[in-house]
Amino acid sequence: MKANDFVLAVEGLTVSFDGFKAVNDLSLYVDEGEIRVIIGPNGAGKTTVLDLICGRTKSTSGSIKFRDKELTKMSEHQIVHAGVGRKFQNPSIYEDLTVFENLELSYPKGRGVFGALFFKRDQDVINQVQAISESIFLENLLDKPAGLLSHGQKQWLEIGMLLIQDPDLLMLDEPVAGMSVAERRKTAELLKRITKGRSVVVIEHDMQFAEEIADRVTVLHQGKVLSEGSMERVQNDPKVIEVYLGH
Ligand SMILES: Nc1ncnc2c1ncn2[C@@H]1O[C@H](COP(=O)(O)OP(=O)(O)OP(=O)(O)O)[C@@H](O)[C@H]1O
Repeated sequence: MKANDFVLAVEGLTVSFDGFKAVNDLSLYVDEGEIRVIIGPNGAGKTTVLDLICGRTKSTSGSIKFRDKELTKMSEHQIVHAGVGRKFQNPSIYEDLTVFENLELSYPKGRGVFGALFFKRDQDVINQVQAISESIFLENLLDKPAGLLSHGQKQWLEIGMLLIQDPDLLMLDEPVAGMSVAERRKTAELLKRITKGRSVVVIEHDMQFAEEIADRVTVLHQGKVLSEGSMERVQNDPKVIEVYLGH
């Protein structure tokens, strides 16, 4: 297969921080509609890989192809515009605004905070907000200030704020950290549902959750791919066992 056959094709990606290679000659291919989970010990380079893909960090060398676009040459803003959405570990929602307003603000049309506040809500936006709020379990909380939501609900709202932009590739950094067991279960259901028509890359430490959602798992270690495949395959890989048991 050629790099263009994948939604995301990362090849030979390296980033050096003062000579230390946090990501070292990494190659990674993500298919259409796939949920890929990236696992690996602390410091393996997982977050740095997402930072490189979304343009927050610039690579030292290598290529990141998203469909036919070379992301290493694009700004963070251009990458979002091209259809790549990224959720960071801590929710960045507007706590004083309602759930509805947070989703409305994220509706793509390049409106800023003030534009959105004075903007006359058209039916299109209302319908979209309604549909997204249902998919993130917040349809009955649209008038609630986001600051009053539970931690898990805030995470869902942020996923919704990305979904309303309809990205082809969605990247999530530890989406269930700090969530209750019930919230984790609902998040797994949510992720499986929203993958229809898009690809998702998730960094996860919770192995049970990773197993539940992953089509394929990539194990990173020292900035390189240590193992890749089904959860069962990587869990039984002696190289992975050794790294996790720390021999
Ligand atoms: N901007 C930076 N400058 C210098 N070193 C960095 C920078 N960003 C990351 N690193 C280093 O690169 C390595 C990989 O970090 P990264 O956060 O990507 O790992 P991770 O796999 O996400 O770890 P964790 O599971 O702990 O979040 C670490 O040793 C980190 O200290």
